[in-house]
Amino acid sequence: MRIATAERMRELDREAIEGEGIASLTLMENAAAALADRAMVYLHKQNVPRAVVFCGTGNNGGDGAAAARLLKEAGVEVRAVLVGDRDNMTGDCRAMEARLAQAGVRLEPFSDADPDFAAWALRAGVFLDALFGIGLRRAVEGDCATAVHMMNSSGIPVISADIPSGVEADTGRILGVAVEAAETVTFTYPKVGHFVGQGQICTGELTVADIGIPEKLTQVLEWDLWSVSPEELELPHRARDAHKGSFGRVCILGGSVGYTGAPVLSAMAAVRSGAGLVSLEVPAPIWPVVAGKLEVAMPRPLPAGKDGALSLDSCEAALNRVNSSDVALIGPGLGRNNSTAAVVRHILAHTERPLVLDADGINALEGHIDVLDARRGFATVLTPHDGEFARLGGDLSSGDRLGVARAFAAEHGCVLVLKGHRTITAFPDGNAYVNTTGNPGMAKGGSGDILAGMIVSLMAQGLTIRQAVPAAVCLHGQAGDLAAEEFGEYSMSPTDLIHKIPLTTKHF
Ligand SMILES: NC(=O)C1=CN([C@@H]2O[C@H](COP(=O)(O)OP(=O)(O)OC[C@H]3O[C@@H](n4cnc5c(N)ncnc54)[C@H](O)[C@@H]3O)[C@@H](O)[C@H]2O)[C@@H](O)CC1
Ligand SMILES: [K+]
Repeated sequence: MRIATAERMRELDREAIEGEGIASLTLMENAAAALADRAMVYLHKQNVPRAVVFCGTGNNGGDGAAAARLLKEAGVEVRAVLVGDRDNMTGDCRAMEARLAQAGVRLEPFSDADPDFAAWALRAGVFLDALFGIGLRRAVEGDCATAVHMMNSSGIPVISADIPSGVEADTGRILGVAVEAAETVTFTYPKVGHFVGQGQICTGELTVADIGIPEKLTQVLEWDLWSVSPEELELPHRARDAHKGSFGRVCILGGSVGYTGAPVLSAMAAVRSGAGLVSLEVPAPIWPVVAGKLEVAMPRPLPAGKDGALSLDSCEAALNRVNSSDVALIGPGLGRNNSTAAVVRHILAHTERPLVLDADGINALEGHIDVLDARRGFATVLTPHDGEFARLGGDLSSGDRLGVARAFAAEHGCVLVLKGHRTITAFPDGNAYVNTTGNPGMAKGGSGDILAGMIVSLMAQGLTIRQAVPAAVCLHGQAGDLAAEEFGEYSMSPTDLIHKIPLTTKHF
């Protein structure tokens, strides 16, 4: 699904209003109708016909005032409060206040709300949060923060208009404090803040309402940001006369003494995700262990040092094996010793094959980012978690994960899969995908090895890198969700996740 920025939404609203002659109050009425519809669902569910609407002074507040009127007209007991300085009210917000007054409801100033307001409000069936929408510019403080705290501590479900107030639309950061909504009704397109960072958690259920922006305005737009969910994925059919060579040769370079599980998980995931041939290149000392664990892929030994990790002697053999595959994954369980890291960098510098780097494959670039930069033009996918990303110089302290991921991918000419809650896949040309599947039960050692195996597997099967990487991330999360459904988030294991991969792919 397309994800919009605040600027994109303003452009679209402006074009609809100025170019197409649609009244801004009509858009606002449509937005309010969607909000009121959802509010009625909550009121019916709880059988409490009372609502409180918290309005800001901008157009988000206008949505709220209009929704308050619609609820009143539907027979709901409504009180609406204006939080903020009345002098700052936008024209449309004032117009909706006037319509609300005509329906017999006063927009009460929140700052001097009568003492029994809180007691009255706490018996409501739903709160509407219309303090700030995409116009939020600075930290929420004062009365606005008080109103947010009141909503959050009430135990009453909150429906946010457009975006939870306090969430920055373009980043998902919380500015000061933010409403923790049960549901958010957004307009036309979802925003970055609904998917990324804390904003996603504050959003609750997300409903996207059509408020009457003409389709011809949206059809022509170039887009660079999407959310990815399982129902949107397409994997190619497997031709009836196909053979194993039709589905790619994957080479996985990983493992060291002490880390025999990681490369095995990657290899099993790669097989489960459809790759035709999977070979697993491991240091010789662990080869017998890996060969014992793995029937579905081909483990092959490489020269190792005394410590049981790849030695410099393995450079040429490892490079040859990468070069004789279609795509290679480098890193799971490789270990962080100097000679292994040097082998990794040797391969990066000498192969034109598409590569996926995970774990110690990424760590080998610490202090050597120039080796990555030199591969510009060849496909390189990096799958760091925050710690590995920091080792590459990635700085997430701003809280803008999407912005930082995009900047890194563009600067280093790579595909960056920034793992975490709502994994982001950023391409060097600025296009980016935000994943919507997955759960905290996947926050366990081994999940990343599986993801890397799924990515390399889909890349080997003839999908474009643009199709393969976001799809693998999404299927991985979906398999995790299925594992959590069956075993729970505490007990599900990475192997359970691998066993769920077939359920995510069998309908393709
Ligand atoms: N015609 C349109 O443009 C439409 C707008 N709609 C609604 O309008 C919203 C955008 O409206 P606005 O651009 O007026 O902005 P908002 O209503 O989001 O409010 C921002 C207002 O508050 C001020 N402000 C920002 N941060 C603040 C803070 N931390 N503390 C105190 N004041 C702060 C801003 O200066 C601005 O005046 C959308 O999110 C959506 O809900 C919808 O009605 C659909 C149509
Ligand atoms: K809001």
